[in-house]
Amino acid sequence: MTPAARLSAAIGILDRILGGTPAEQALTNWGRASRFAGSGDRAAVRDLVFDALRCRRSFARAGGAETGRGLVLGGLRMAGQEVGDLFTGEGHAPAPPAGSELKPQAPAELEALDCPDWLAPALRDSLGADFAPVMEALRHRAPVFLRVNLARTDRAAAAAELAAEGIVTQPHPLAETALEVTENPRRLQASAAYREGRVELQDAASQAIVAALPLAPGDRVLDYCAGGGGKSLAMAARAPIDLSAHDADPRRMRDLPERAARAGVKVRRLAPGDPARRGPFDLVLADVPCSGSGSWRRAPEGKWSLTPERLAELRAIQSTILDEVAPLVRPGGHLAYATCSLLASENAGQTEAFLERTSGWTRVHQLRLTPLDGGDGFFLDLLQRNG
Ligand SMILES: C[S@@+](CC[C@H](N)C(=O)[O-])C[C@H]1O[C@@H](n2cnc3c(N)ncnc32)[C@H](O)[C@@H]1O
Repeated sequence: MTPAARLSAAIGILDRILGGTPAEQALTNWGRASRFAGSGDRAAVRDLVFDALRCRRSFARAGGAETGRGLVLGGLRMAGQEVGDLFTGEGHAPAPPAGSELKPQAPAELEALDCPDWLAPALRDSLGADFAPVMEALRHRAPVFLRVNLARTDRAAAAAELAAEGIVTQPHPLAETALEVTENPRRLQASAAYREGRVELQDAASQAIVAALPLAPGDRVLDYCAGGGGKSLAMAARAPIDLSAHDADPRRMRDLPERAARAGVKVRRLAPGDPARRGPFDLVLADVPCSGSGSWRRAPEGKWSLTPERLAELRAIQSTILDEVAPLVRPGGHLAYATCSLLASENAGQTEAFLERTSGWTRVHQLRLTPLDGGDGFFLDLLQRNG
């Protein structure tokens, strides 16, 4: 595909997303209908689409319209590229700009930061002086991070093994298991280190959260909101623990046995009604559902689809989960409350309200990470049940 034909493909996909189709589905549908597109074309089109979703407000302003064409046009203009060379209307190229597309306007502050108006006050309160730099960071692609499986190898050996396959990495300071992939991330899934479970894809801030948990050999641990099991696998690799994974939607854990086998660790899956769920546990991790605002670089649709009603619903779920898991922790044991949110109302606001309404708990550690630390935004409050 020519560069201009890739733009046309991205425009069509973005129009479908703006019409309500989820981004991954729109990309998959396009991929199936476009057998002529090679892997380089697919990767380039995907990047164009996700860049536009991250910067939807500013690109629309610079492109003169909130349409697939407007977003792609605005993205080119903001990157300082010559639009006339690509929007020619020849062959598979998009037609030349017309109407409002010819009159791009400078974005106002929140538009330039690609921040939804309604969320700006809460994000400003939560982030303080970091508000603008964090919002700016969320406009750019996230780095690719690996977690080195210390149960199988060490960071230097994993880096050397990957380098031999052309995948260049560097250690990341957020966690001693973290490698940032700086060259050839797309070769990763075919590499021996990945296929044989010596490295796993995982954001560096997620790894930092797991590194901050108290885990001793033999501890009984419950990952209450395990999802795909990213943090379960990281905990199991850190120490030989007795680990159970639970999720309100057990289908989310369906790949966990295969992933655990690949990593050489053991994780027991618990269905929501399983009596083993009652504990008591030395540690319960509640990595609760949240706005996902800390990971909007990876999942930018969430930035635009979040509503005040959905945020209120998520906060209600978060406080219910805190109340559900607290009795599962043994006296002297720990409850780790984690989100990938940047909003104080989902973070310390939740744990402070919990500590106010529940006696017998003490906060022993807190970790707040934003994309300025390199990985996703993450929050951890470690609470201890009084012995
Ligand atoms: C942020 S995700 C977990 C991500 C996962 N821990 C990881 O590291 O990959 C939150 C999970 O909580 C689950 N969930 C939602 N409501 C729940 C509830 N009331 N009880 C337990 N799990 C719940 C969701 O199904 C979702 O899988």
